[in-house]
Amino acid sequence: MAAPLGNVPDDLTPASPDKSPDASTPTSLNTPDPLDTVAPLDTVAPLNKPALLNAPASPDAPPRARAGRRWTGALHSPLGITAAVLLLAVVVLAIVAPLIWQDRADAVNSTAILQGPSSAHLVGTDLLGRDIFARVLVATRLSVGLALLATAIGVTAGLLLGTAPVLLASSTGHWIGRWVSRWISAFINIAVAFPSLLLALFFAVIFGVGARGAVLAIGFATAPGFARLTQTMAAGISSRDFIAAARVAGIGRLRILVRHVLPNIAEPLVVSATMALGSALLSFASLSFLGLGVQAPSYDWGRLLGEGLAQIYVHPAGALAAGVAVVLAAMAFNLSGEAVARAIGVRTPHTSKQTRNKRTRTNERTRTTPGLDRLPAEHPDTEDTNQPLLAVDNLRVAFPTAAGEVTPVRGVSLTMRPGEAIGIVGESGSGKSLTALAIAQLIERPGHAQADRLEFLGTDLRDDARSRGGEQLRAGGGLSASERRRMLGTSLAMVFQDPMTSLNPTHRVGRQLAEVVREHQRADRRTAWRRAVDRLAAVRIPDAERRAKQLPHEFSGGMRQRAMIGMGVMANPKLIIADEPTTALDVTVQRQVLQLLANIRAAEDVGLLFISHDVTVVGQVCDRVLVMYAGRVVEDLPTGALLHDARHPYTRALVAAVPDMTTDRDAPLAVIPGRPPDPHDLPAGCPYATRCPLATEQCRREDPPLAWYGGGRRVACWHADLAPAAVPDNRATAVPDNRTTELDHGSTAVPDDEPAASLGGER
Ligand SMILES: Nc1ncnc2c1ncn2[C@@H]1O[C@H](COP(=O)(O)OP(=O)(O)OP(=O)(O)O)[C@@H](O)[C@H]1O
Repeated sequence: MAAPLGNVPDDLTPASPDKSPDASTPTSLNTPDPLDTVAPLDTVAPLNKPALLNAPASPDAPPRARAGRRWTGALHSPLGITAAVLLLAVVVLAIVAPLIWQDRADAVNSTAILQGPSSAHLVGTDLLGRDIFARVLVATRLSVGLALLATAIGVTAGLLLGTAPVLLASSTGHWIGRWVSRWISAFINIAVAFPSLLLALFFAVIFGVGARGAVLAIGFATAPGFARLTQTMAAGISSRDFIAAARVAGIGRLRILVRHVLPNIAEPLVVSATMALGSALLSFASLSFLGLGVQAPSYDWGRLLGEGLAQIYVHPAGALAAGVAVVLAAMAFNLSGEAVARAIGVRTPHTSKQTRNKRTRTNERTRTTPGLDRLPAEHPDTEDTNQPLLAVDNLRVAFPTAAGEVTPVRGVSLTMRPGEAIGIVGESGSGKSLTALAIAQLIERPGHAQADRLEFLGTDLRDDARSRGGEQLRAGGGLSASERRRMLGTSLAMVFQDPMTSLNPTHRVGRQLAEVVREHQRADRRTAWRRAVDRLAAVRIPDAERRAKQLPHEFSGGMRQRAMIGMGVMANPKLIIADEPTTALDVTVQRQVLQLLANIRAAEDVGLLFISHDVTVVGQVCDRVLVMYAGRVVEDLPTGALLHDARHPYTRALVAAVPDMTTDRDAPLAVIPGRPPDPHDLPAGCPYATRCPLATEQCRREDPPLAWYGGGRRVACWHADLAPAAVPDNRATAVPDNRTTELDHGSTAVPDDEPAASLGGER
């Protein structure tokens, strides 16, 4: 049986607002610490809500109620009222005007030709004595209908063009996909350079004179602008951590687009579509006015404008009536777009039948459900204890530049055993994140990763392995691309730095967790949801059933990060890559997250690749530490040796630069002189030489290899023996390796009253 994930005492658990007894309890960790007396998590200032949530809403209100309030608020504003009245008028007229006034509009009266406004004819008559006002009203249906059709074509084409690069340009995609995507982007760039009316005229000539040609012309003229907007916003969203998390979870590109990207850009797209409708009305009027649109005997506002213009000096009201109609209808659509944008704010999660039935709150702690705990894992059998969990040899990550290529990761090698925790430390820009991203197959084009060996659970992850023939691939223990995706999705979890961007802001937290098992284990909705709630409880989210129905902004930062970890363990991973998971958190919450990761490791025997710039944090959770500098590993050592027995001058300087409780406060803080080299302009020899007190001519000439040193260490330094004397650490030797004192590693000493929430459940 898996050890329960119960090492975090209940008083560490952030209290939910409605659990008042917990709310007054100070947080505490397993060892006494002054930090233990800080306020509970939920007393921390609320985190940013999405800026467009206009109506104030109680955090506990169900999402549906909040959405309802936003719509009500938007509709009761002057903007909403004006938009609603105008839109209603346009819609009603489009439906009823031809039914009521068609005969009057078509009735020729040779005795009333070109009359001015009168009680019989409100805006006068035309050349055939027909009532202009009735004709304007009747023309509403055709004008609006054709504009709607053209907009629908434009929006659909724009969406397809705008999202195609997102779908096709993935680093994992085929070169044809990337090539097509580049051409589409180039086409959009050229097309948006032309005014849309000019494009419409151009297409009108191509498609021919008449209503059908005009609809197509305006539709295609609308598409590039819409495509550009979609492409820009989709690209922005695609770089967010929750998209990377979804990709790590193995969710397909189309599904990511539909479920994660489009909902997050829906609001500006809706506004833009309604604006496009207004523009289409004007464009249609223009084409018909020029004789390229609707042809006689049909008529729309553009044609009426054209007919009226000839008599504008005789009676201007007749010419202006159609113009006023165009302006009012365009205003109706534009204002409606604005009002809808305000009302939507953030797209409300749609409420499933299941959750509608479960709307009642429960404070009961979620129990693990037999059969839910361990859904069938997709990863290959890992019982072979000799097989490393992760084997990386000579990993390089490069990006093309104007001057050639830059290689920020230059030959990283590491081997991780199942259940091992390896930390990667180094200053900003040393290549830590890129190393992790390359392992998780998340390097985006035009960047590319190469390695002599990149194996996870015995599977070759390298790009060139993919392109090998099937037989060869299988012979090398390879999987097909989709098998590999599924294997990565279930066996590898990624936790990112910023918990705010790691979760999709438009989906309920529980739904996002459930998606992982829905995708990989084809679990039904109910099972997936129950497992999501179970995982949230396992990562100590209080009142998990209720919290699962909330949106990410309703969580505190620490809860969001724990929810991300919960998402990572939805599919029983074998490796968690945590890229600075605690940097954005305050120190108390940071310790909770570290404790949680330590517990998961112990309970599940999960490998952990922990990236941080903070050597002390890495020392608390890891067995081994890799120190990176300028894209290379310069030292690889056991955590126990980190504080006092590191052999690379850079590692020692990093440790010395972290003040602790024993640091002499009167002495100046230790700093590492100089700056890391620019990856675009690496010096010859050892890249640390310019900052190193031990640097010699040999260092400036030859880059030292990462060689075994003894004591289970690898060091890349010509003077490793001299480093301890040359770079003394500033820590009192009485301070023990705090790895075992600050975090309870793998202790299964769970308090008796701990609930039975566990990550693994029965095995
Ligand atoms: N897409 C990219 N294109 C070009 N260069 C990049 C790209 N991404 C990262 N780099 C460069 O690669 C180097 C290493 O970046 P990386 O993000 O791995 O550093 P890091 O050690 O994780 O730093 P930090 O701790 O600040 O996150 C940096 O110099 C960075 O500018």
